[in-house]
Amino acid sequence: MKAFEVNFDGLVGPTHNYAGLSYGNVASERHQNLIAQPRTAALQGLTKMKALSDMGLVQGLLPPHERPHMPTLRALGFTGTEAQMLAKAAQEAPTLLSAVSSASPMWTANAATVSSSADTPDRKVHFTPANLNAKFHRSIEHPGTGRALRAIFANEEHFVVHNAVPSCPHFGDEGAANHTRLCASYDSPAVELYVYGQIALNAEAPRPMKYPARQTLESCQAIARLHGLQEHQVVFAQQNPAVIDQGVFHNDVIAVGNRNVLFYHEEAFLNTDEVLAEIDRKLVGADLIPVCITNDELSVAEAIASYLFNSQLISLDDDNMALIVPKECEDSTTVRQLLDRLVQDTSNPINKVVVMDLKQSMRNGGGPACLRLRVALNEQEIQAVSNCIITPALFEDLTAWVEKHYRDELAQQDLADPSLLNESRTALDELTRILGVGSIYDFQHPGMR
Ligand SMILES: NCCC[C@H](NC(=O)CCC(=O)O)C(=O)O
Repeated sequence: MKAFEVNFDGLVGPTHNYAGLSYGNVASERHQNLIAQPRTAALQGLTKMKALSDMGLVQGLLPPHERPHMPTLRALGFTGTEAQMLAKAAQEAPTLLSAVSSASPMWTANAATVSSSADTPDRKVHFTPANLNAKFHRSIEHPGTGRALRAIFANEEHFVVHNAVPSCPHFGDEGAANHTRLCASYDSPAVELYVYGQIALNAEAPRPMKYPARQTLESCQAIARLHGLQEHQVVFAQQNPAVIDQGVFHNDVIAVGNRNVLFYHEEAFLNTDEVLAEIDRKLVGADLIPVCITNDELSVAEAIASYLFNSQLISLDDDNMALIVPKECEDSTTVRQLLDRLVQDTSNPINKVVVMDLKQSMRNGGGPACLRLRVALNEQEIQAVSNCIITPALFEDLTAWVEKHYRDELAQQDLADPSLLNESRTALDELTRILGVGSIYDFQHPGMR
């Protein structure tokens, strides 16, 4: 049955801010304390969704999480009225308040790992929410992500949503940002490429020296097991520790794949030749087309600054692919020239470049690819998705909703403002009705606040 790649973008939440929470993610550190523009951020994200939908792709979205997350503040010992809790947190532990207020669920490439029904033994689509335990602000996402996925992929005939793997450093998991399905076409069985930063249970194995490796081999193996994948369907590859130490905190900052094309920087992996040979050997019905960018063409530092590899690589039809690149790629002459060469080169199917302005998200280290979760679905499965698929009407509704509820600007000190909490709840309550996802938020259940 014909299948499509559906992108589920994270709708940017009303508390989008710059808190510098992600050590090892250079953009997040660099932009700490900048004034954020939540409304612009959300509209930039919606514009990308609309652009892909207009290009003929099926486009979905995942709702923001409730932030600030008051149950987490309560679990950390803050008491009293909500206004008192916010004031106390702002005074005693401002970093914690920033963490429970982060709009980080917008980066849905970290929401979950997805195996399509063409890959799994029960012919269902499997999702494992990422525990994201490398960063506190992200480690609180997976329960909300699981709830949203269960509301959207509710049909149990087609979808299985697992719980996150155990939330401890041994099983650090950052989801689809470190996972690529390589396949002849979306409906054919894939080789699932899992990229890890370290082997947690082997102290002798290579690992970065400066910045944390967020993904472990152990979590990759656990997810492949949960999804019922066999050895011939998976490749586990180690990310080059040297690039993690330069700021490549997820593999999707230095590589992107689509169907049988893998576009990557030569420094991306350890043992690259073996990795490529294994993918090629396991890929059924097509040859792998590796598109390698060398150090001479683009340094790792320039790759990080432009976020070239954090592009979305999408199929326009069976023979043609487009790269959806962030605007920062246009600012670099080197990257512009590289893209021109890439598009002209007939040995790969990439022949179109679309530029998107995602500056608000980019300043926190989130480019086009970070903002989307890819879910390959066949026609029947698309019919079974309960809600959250972009139509022109939904796009209009969401744009009006953002215009109505979001602030123009948000600074760190605004996070303690009780009216921000109320505004966010009002907005999200209305959103659940627009999307028809039911009461997925804690604040919608008396007693769970
Ligand atoms: N895939 C892109 C993820 C970006 C995300 N940034 C952040 O959480 C920064 C938030 C802040 O610093 O306010 C991260 O590093 O996980």
